[in-house]
Amino acid sequence: MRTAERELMARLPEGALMQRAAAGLAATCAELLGRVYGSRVVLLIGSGDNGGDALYAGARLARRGAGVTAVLLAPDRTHPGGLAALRRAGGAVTSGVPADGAGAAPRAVEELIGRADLVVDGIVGIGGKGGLRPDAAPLAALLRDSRAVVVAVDLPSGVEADTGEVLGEAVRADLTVTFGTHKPGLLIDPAREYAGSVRLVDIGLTLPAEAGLEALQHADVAARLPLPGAASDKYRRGVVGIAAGSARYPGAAVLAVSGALRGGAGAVRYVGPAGDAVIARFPETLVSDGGPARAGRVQAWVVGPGAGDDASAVAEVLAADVPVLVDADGLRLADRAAVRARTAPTLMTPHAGEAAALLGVPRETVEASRLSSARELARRYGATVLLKGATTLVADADGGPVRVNPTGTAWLATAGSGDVLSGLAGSLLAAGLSPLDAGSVAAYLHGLAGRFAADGAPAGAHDVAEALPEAWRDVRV
Ligand SMILES: NC(=O)C1=CN([C@@H]2O[C@H](COP(=O)(O)OP(=O)(O)OC[C@H]3O[C@@H](n4cnc5c(N)ncnc54)[C@H](OP(=O)(O)O)[C@@H]3O)[C@@H](O)[C@H]2O)[C@@H](O)CC1
Ligand SMILES: [K+]
Repeated sequence: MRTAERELMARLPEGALMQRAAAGLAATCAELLGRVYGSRVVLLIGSGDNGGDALYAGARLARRGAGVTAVLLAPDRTHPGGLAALRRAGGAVTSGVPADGAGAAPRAVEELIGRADLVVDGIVGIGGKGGLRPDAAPLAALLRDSRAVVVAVDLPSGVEADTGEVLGEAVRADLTVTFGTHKPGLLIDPAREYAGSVRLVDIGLTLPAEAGLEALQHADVAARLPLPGAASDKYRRGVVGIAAGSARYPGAAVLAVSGALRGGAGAVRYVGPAGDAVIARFPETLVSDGGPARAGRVQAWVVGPGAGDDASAVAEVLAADVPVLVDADGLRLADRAAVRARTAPTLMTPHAGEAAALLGVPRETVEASRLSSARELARRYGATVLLKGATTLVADADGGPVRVNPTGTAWLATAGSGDVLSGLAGSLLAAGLSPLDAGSVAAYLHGLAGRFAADGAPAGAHDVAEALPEAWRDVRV
């Protein structure tokens, strides 16, 4: 962002970029207000350009008849042009500095926010670090109890732009208007949750071709789906082997197979103690007796869902010279050296708890720093890592762009949903996708299927699997 901004600013008249940002911001605020004339708008203004955006947008709203008051956190270091513009447009200004530099916000500010229809958070944007400071923190607390719509400028103030971490107090917005491109903090939890819905305003930046973080869209997924051609037969479309389930957890095998059948592979081979349950539900499955090493040829393996303590199946699969997906119990049983020694690709699919165990840190640490956790795990194992959660991330070991999944839904936090995902991703691996593509396409389809299956009501993992064809069709139109 900084580089692209500098290059464009050098070519434009001074302040032009900020005017574009402010225009987009003001338009969104006007839309949210419905009627601008007579509305009550409060601007929370820090010392940087983020406050400048908010002041210019406030001036535009004031010219359209809104009652606008700017609350200044750094009265001596407020963006001078923005402040002058607001004053010229008839806006009011007051200090938001707590009496002793911290503690409660001034009483007048509390009343202003209490009466506001809309609050614009221009405290800090991409220039911030480490959560809100003590002088700004009380404002975030006031916003939590207010009935006003809260619109964050560029980012909710106090979240980490580059990582999605939240290191202290931060503003919770209903909507964030962001400029130029999405920042990681708008896509990755926990910060994503603070942003509300996100609207991107194009300010004309030329962005680098490769970003640190990528989110697939429908067209990207459609372009990666394995589609059968005239010359396809079941073997050319790929056979995926599923080594999963146990006497105790036969359902995990059934669910992994249900995902695999909807992933584009031409056939699904099952190996393990739950063959009868699998055949009863999915008669099209090829069931083999004996371990993975004695099963017929496959183009990719999935090992681990509901596998209990069958370490030998995991070792046999890891020794195979085809792409392997390791999930659930398989993650605990996999030998790190054996994973690292593999020459064919490996995709590991932990949730936060499993990732924490592999990294030797508490679960909360992984949840608070999802991006660095996924990257670190990928690096340590020399594998691609799909870290499951409200925002699923897929990281390659080489440190290239990380994929963040935009279709996740809280409805997917249901038993067995991960088994469906691993079968699906394994099937995509067998069909020839790279681990990064297989993992991110599977997460995307799985998230969509979860939304379709739930549609506002609870759904089980088998419902998610059954909604996968609808998700395929949805991305292909
Ligand atoms: N450049 C452009 O043309 C365009 C820029 N754009 C906009 O500019 C924004 C970036 O502006 P920026 O670089 O001025 O930084 P910004 O986010 O306002 O914050 C810096 C100030 O905040 C303070 N501060 C720091 N940490 C803090 C904390 N934890 N809690 C509280 N305060 C904290 C820090 O204070 P100091 O350390 O100086 O005391 C510093 O003064 C960007 O997000 C976008 O909105 C758009 O208009 C597009 C065109
Ligand atoms: K902000």
